[in-house]
Amino acid sequence: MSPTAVFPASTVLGYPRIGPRRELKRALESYWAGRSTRAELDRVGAELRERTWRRLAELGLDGLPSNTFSLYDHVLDTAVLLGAVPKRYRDAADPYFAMARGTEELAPLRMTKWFDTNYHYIVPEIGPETVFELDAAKPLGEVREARALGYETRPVVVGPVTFLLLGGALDRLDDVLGPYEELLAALAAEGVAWVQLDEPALVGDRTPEELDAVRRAYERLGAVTARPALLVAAPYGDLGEALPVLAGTPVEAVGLDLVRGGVPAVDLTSKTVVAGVVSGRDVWRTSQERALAALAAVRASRVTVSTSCSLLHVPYTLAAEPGLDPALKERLAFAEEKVAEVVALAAADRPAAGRIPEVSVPPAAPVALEERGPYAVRAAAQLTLPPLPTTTIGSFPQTGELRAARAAVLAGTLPQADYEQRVEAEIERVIRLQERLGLDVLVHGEPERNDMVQYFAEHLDGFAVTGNGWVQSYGSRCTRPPILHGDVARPAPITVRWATYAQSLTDRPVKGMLTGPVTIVAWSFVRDDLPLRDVVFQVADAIRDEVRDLEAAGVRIIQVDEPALRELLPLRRAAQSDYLEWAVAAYRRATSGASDHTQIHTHLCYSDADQILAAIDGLDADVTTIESARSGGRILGSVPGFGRGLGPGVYDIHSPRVPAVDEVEALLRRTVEALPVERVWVNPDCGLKTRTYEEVEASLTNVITATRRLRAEL
Ligand SMILES: CN1c2c(nc(N)[nH]c2=O)NC[C@@H]1CNc1ccc(C(=O)N[C@@H](CCC(=O)N[C@@H](CCC(=O)N[C@@H](CCC(=O)O)C(=O)O)C(=O)O)C(=O)O)cc1
Ligand SMILES: N[C@@H](CCS)C(=O)O
Ligand SMILES: [Zn+2]
Repeated sequence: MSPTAVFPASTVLGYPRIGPRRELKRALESYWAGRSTRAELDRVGAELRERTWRRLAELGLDGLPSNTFSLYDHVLDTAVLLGAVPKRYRDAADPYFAMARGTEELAPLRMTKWFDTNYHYIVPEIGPETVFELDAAKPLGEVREARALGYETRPVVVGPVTFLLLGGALDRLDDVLGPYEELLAALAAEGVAWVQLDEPALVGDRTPEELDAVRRAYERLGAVTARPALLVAAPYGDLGEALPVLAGTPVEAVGLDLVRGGVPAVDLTSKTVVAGVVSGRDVWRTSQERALAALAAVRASRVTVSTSCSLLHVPYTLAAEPGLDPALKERLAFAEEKVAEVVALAAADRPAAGRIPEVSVPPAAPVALEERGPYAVRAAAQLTLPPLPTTTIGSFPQTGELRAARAAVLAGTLPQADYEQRVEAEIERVIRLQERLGLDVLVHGEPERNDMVQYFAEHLDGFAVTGNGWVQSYGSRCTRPPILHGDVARPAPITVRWATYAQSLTDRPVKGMLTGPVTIVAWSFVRDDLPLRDVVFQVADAIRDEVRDLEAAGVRIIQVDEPALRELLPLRRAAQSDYLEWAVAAYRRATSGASDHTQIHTHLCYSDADQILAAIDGLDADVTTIESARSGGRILGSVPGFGRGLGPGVYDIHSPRVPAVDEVEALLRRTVEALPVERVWVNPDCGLKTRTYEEVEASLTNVITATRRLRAEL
C-alpha cells in the first residue's frame, strides 16, 4: 500500500547553508588550519541547521526540509551516504575532507559545475569496484536533531539517476538502488512521512535507456513496503519527456520548476505537484499574478507551493543590505523574502485556470562585428616568447591584510590613497616574485579586486552590489553576485591604471586582465526584462572600451576570461547552438577591437570544456588557458584539433597540495604529445587567489623546473 501522508501546503526545495554571516566558512577554514576541532565545526553546523529550521518555521513555512545542510557539498554527502568512498581515502585522518580538498599524499576528487549554476559539486568516483553500502547517519541525524527542536522534516537526498549520471555510472543502477531502498525503510522506521529525491539530471536531454532507468528506479523505490511518501524534484528546467515516465511510477509527488519549465500538459491527477513558482535562481520579486495563474493551471490531485530549486543560489536576506537603493530593494527578494512569498502564495485564493501572462521583451539589438586578421598573421605580429611559455591565470594570493584594508576603506577608517599604495606594494611584490621564479608572461596579481566579477560591476553603470549577499560557490568559498538591473555602461577606464603600473616595474610582458561579458552576466543576478543576449552585448561593449584603452596604454597581451562560457550552456541541446552563437559573438565583440599585434588570451576553468571546444575555437583568442590538472588531463583527449595557442593547466589550484615536479612534468609530456609543441603554454588551472604565497611559490617553482626539463629536450 502506498503512503497516504498529505504534502504540506508550502515548502522550499533547499536552503543556503553557509550561514547569514558565513559562519560555516569561518568554522571550516579554522578547522582546516588546525585552529579548532571537528567537534567545534560540528557544533557550528548544528547551530546553523537549528537557525534555519527556526527561521523557516517563523516565516510560516509548513514543509521544512532537512539534510540540505552540508559541510562541503551535498553530492559528496550522497557519495558518503551510499558508501561510494574510494578506498584510497578511507585511511585519511578525515576522509570526507580528503575527498573534497586532497591531502599531502592524495589528490582530491574532481570538482565541476552543478548544472547551469556557479555552484561546484564533487564528482562521485564510481568504478566496478565500488561497493554501495548505506550509511544513513547524516539524514537520520538531521531528522532527529530537528525533531528534538520540535520540527518534523522532509529529508532531501540526490536521487539515484542523477547521482549515477554525475558519476558516469548509470550501469550501476541495480546496485545503488539497494541502499536507497534501505534508506527509505530506515526513514520510515524513524517516522518520516516524506522524502525528497532530487533529480535535476532529468531536465536535460535523456536517452530512451536513461528514461527507462528512471522508470525502473522509481518502480523499485515505490515498491518498498514500508516507506515515506516520495517527492521527486526536478529543478533547473522542464522535465519534458521524463515527466510522463515519472508520472507512470508510484511516486506520490513531483516537484516541477514552473519558472523555467512550462505547466505540463500531462495529466497528473493521481499525483501531488509541488509547484516551483518562486524562482530560486534570481533575486527578483515573484509576480503574484503569474505564479497564481501557473498554480491554477496545473492539473493534479493536490498542488502545493514551492521554489523552483533550492534557495542555495541566493543570499539569505535583504535585511542585511541597508546600503541598497530603496527603489531597487522594492523589486528584490532574497531567500527569506522568497520563503515569505511561498507562504503568501499558499495562503492566497487561486484564480480559475486561465492564461499565464506572457513576459514581453523588446526585439534584440543588431550586432556589427569588426574582424581581426587571420591567426597566422596575428601570431607573426605578436611578441616572441620562448618555447613552452610560462604564465599564470591572473590572480595571486589575496592576503588577509588586503581584505582587511578593503574593509577598512568601506568602514571609512582607511583613506583611499593609503589603500591604493598598499595595492601598488602588492603588485610590486607579485612582479618581483614572478621575475625571481622565471615566468615569461607576468600578471599584476589582481590585488585590487574583491572578486573578478564584483570588481567590474562596481565600476560599471547598471549594477548594484551587496554587502552581505554571499552565495556558496564551493566548500567555504562564496561570492556576492552583483545585481544587474539597468543599462550597462563604462563611465571610465577600470584596469588601465593597475596594468600600466605593473608594466612600469618590469621589462617582461605583463598581461592585462579582464573578465569577459558572458562571465560577468553569468555570475550576476540579471534583469529579466531584456533578452540575456542583449544584456551580454551591453557588457561586451563596455569590455571592448577597456580592451582599447589597455592597448592604447601599451599593454601587448590582454586576457579576457570566460570561465562561465560552458556554465550558461542551455541544458537542452535544442537551445545550445543559438546560445553558443551569441555568446561567441559577444566575446568577439569585446575583443575584436584589438589590433593584430595585441595577443588576446582567454581562460576557462571547471567547466567540462570538451563539450564546447568548437565554440572555444570560435572565440578566436590567440591563447586559451584551460582547467586540466584537477581532472587528470581528461581534456587532452579532445584538443588536438584546436587551432591556436593552448595552455591546459598543470597545477590544480583548488587544492592546497603542492604538485611535485615529476607530476607536472608527466602532465606536460602528455600535453606536448597531444598538441604541436609550438602551440603549448604552461600554466596553472586557474587563478591563485585562494592559495597562500608559500603554496604558490613552491608550486610555481615546480612548474618552472618541469618546463625547463622539457625545454632542454627541444
Ligand atoms: C574563479 N571562480 C569564481 C567564480 N565566481 C566568481 N564570482 N568569482 C570567481 O572568482 N566561480 C568559479 C570560480 C571558483 N569560485 C570561487 C568563488 C569564490 C572565491 C573566493 O575566494 N571568494 C572569497 C571572497 C571574495 C571576496 O569577495 N572578498 C572580499 C571580501 C572579503 C571578506 O571576507 N572580508 C571580510 C572582512 C575583511 C577581513 O578582515 O578579512 C568580511 O567581510 O568579513 C574582498 O576581498 O574584499 C571567499 O573568501 O570566499 C574563489 C573561487
Ligand atoms: N583571472 C582570474 C580568472 C579566474 S577564473 C583569476 O586569475 O583569478
Ligand atoms: Zn579560472
